[in-house]
Amino acid sequence: MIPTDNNKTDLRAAFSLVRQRFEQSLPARASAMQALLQADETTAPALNQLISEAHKLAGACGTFGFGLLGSQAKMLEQLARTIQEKPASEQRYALLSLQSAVQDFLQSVQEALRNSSDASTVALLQPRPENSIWLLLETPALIAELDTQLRAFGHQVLIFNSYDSCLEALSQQAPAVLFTTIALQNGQSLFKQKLLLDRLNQQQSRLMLYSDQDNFDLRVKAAQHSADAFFVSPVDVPNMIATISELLEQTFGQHGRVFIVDDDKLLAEHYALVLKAAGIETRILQQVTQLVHEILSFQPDLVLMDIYMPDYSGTELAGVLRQYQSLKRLPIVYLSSEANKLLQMKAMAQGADDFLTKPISDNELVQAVKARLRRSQQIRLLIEKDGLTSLIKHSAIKEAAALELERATRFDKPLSIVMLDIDYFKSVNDQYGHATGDIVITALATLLRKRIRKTDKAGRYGGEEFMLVLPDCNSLQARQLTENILQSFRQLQFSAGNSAFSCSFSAGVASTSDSSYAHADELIAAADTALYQAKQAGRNRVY
Ligand SMILES: Nc1nc2c(ncn2[C@@H]2O[C@H](COP(=O)(O)OP(=O)(O)OP(=O)(O)O)[C@@H](O)[C@H]2O)c(=O)[nH]1
Repeated sequence: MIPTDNNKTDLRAAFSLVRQRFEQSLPARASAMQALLQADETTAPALNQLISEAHKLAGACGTFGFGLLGSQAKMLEQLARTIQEKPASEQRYALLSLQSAVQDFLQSVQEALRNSSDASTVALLQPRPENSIWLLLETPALIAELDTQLRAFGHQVLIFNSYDSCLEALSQQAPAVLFTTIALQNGQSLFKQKLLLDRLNQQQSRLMLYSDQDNFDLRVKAAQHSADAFFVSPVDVPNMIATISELLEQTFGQHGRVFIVDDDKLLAEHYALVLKAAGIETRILQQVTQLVHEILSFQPDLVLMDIYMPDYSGTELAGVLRQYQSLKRLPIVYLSSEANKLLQMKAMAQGADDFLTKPISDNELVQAVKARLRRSQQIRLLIEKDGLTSLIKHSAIKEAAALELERATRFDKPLSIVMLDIDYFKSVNDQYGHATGDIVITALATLLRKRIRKTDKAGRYGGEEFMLVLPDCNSLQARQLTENILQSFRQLQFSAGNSAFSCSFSAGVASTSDSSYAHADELIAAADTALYQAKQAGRNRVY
């Protein structure tokens, strides 16, 4: 969720609090390093502990705006590592220089705290309704059709007739998607509207373009402004609606969920706040032995993982996650102050996808995480999504059912599966043609996507057969939801030539709230049997 004015204040206060706690912890952390060196004989474990603490400070100080302290801590770490590699007979003298470097660090900490000012670098965004779509088009028939269809799918639509009026509205609020023509009849070009394009970009609104012409130059310009779609007239309205729905989903996804694993709690809290301010949901690992449990319950899109932690290393934890079938494809990004490229590559070879180096500025962190979220979504889309409907494909929805059954059993929550099949679909194809049949399939897919919760899954199981996976939902609730979707689907009017028609579907529900199922296949088979019974009983109903 994008922060509203109220929770913006809360977020700022939370940022300040974490920073204050970090500042307060600094003198004690520096003194603890000093204490490690004060015994007559500095032992190998003490040196190790000092290296680990200096390493953590090197990563954290920069993040909280103490860049110089961060560099100093990095030097301490390097110096201690050099000493560690020396034979014992040569360590004594070198330790004196480490002692004095730690003493300098302590003094620098005190000086830095005297001059500290709390300046958060995170830009907090304006609130924005996630289903708002602005249309800036000049073809009345297209505007009317898009307006009706988008509203039927529950979107808020605002219509503009000039770039100026759109820019003015942007000073109040931004849309989730702007669908705009790239050239107006009065000769104005969208690509000259710098202020408008900058504001949209700042607010992370998605841009869909409409053009009378198609040429390479225009497409390059569209790409320069990160347009998400480029439609050339005449347009296929259902396809356009499906693209808009998909974009809105991706906007949600782009915000995504990030799971943070870092033994430095204050740093982890700071990252969480930075990402939250950018609309990304986060959770910090509470108990390392519960890693898999916590990840399965949060369902992150990405894991940010520290590498050097006291009990287990990041690479070991990544290895554990990769042992679970359902977590094999979860992107893991290491976030570590390890600057050695060779060690970074070695760590990556052990099950991670990317490497970010600490200290990282707030903005860099947000940009890097967003880019990786977007990329992993795009890949998932290519692998899992059906081309016509953009719902997930047969194998992916079956995988989702298996994962959710695993989760439901673990957390003792109900899970329902719904199988739906459009009634007499063969005769729709026969009477109105295959292309019209495709429009009906796309419309039902869009409806399913709109009506389910973020944690639910909808898939295209076969030609005109769909499957819903509904976690934390009993059979009664699943039946009610499917009834409501059926009612809306029946009300959709399709046109083919001069005739209009509507369709219905039959559905079967199976739920762990009614019987226990050991395997997802059994649950799917039960839903399939219920669907068959609904067809037998006359169709247009939910069983
Ligand atoms: N247009 C279109 N048709 C498809 C697609 N996939 C499957 N079909 C058609 O969907 C029809 C399914 O017909 P049937 O399985 O006989 O069932 P039905 O006519 O829907 O009748 P009931 O399910 O018994 O109500 C077949 O004619 C398939 O060719 C698709 O992607 N697009």
